[in-house]
Amino acid sequence: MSAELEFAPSQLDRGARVYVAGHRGLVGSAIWRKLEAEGFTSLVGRTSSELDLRDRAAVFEFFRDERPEVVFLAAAKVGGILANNTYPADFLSENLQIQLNVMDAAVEVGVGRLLFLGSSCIYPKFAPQPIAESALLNGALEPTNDAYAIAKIAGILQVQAVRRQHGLPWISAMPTNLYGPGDNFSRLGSHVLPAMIRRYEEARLSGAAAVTNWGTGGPRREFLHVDDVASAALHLMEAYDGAEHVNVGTGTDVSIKELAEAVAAIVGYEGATEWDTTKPDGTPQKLLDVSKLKSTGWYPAIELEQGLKSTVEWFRDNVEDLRQ
Ligand SMILES: NC(=O)C1=CN([C@@H]2O[C@H](COP(=O)(O)OP(=O)(O)OC[C@H]3O[C@@H](n4cnc5c(N)ncnc54)[C@H](OP(=O)(O)O)[C@@H]3O)[C@@H](O)[C@H]2O)C=CC1
Ligand SMILES: C[C@H]1O[C@H](OP(=O)(O)OP(=O)(O)OC[C@H]2O[C@@H](n3cnc4c(=O)[nH]c(N)nc43)[C@H](O)[C@@H]2O)[C@@H](O)[C@@H](O)C1=O
Repeated sequence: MSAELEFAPSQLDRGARVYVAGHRGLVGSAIWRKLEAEGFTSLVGRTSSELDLRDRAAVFEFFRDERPEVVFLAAAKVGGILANNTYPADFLSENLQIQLNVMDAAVEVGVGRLLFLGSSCIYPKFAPQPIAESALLNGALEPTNDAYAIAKIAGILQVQAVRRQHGLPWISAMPTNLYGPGDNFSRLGSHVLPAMIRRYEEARLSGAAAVTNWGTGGPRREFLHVDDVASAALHLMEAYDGAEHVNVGTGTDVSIKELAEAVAAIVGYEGATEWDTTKPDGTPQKLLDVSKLKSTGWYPAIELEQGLKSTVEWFRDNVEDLRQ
């Protein structure tokens, strides 16, 4: 019998040394908040300036010194459709380096539980909807994010290889498009939801007659609040042990046009919306099949409208020094 079949997922020890890689990012900071709220007492985090995860020697030294027992791997080079399309070499190379270094060092010190976070962009561009985990590698990728997707697919394979070769019960989760407090609200590098919050809020404040979003507005996306993904991440670490990755989403999607209408209404912008069709649409639809996640007993708690309202409030209260 393989070691992985002997592992029974169970509640993590609240005193375990837990390393959250990327603990200041959108997802990592939400995981950190969740772990603190759940009573974890020995959390470890490093900013990228304290520990550049592309620096292999430094990563090994960190793991040898800190000896984490649990790792949430939420550090990555992340961006929206334009950033992915413009800098594919960086997205491929930096993500491969970060993943390889963290997971290789985690093998060396025998990290008992590790969660690797990928993204729903790993699936084929024209995958049947909703997209089941089994759709992986069954078709060509969306060209605007193929480099990032290949790096994330390599991460899934690394987790599976470590399970087979070393018997460590590591797992992978593939979240859908995420949003919430702490997001990247930059004009060119961000995902659609923070981009729209910023754009409609600026238009409301300046009294602009129209705002212009990217693409046709036709693509459909599924949005999950980051506090929900943090809750799912801890849940999976305590309830799931399998080689196959697990989709994390809501099971509901909206068109980008519908999203724009919702953001404009919540922000209170009453002008017109136009579409710049010279910008890419990307994948026509990304809606995850979340039946596997639900079978483990986890469901999202934050409705999109509620999450949008609180994120707009967070933006108004917190974002002054916007990343350009
Ligand atoms: N945002 C989304 O919509 C989605 C995200 N995901 C996944 O969630 C994970 C986290 O994404 P998200 O939180 O949105 O991204 P963010 O950009 O908000 O955060 C990324 C984090 O990674 C850290 N990081 C990046 N490069 C390095 C490096 N070279 N060395 C050390 N740390 C580094 C950053 O550290 P610092 O702040 O210190 O610079 C930052 O904290 C990723 O794996 C992503 O694929 C999956 C689906 C959707
Ligand atoms: C999470 C995911 O994120 C990326 O993929 P994406 O799902 O296409 O995400 P996006 O949020 O950037 O765009 C969604 C849709 O929205 C439209 N859109 C309109 N106006 C703006 C806008 O102003 N900014 C952006 N970014 N998009 C806009 C845009 O044209 C597209 O049709 C990948 O990098 C991929 O790597 C990945 O993992």
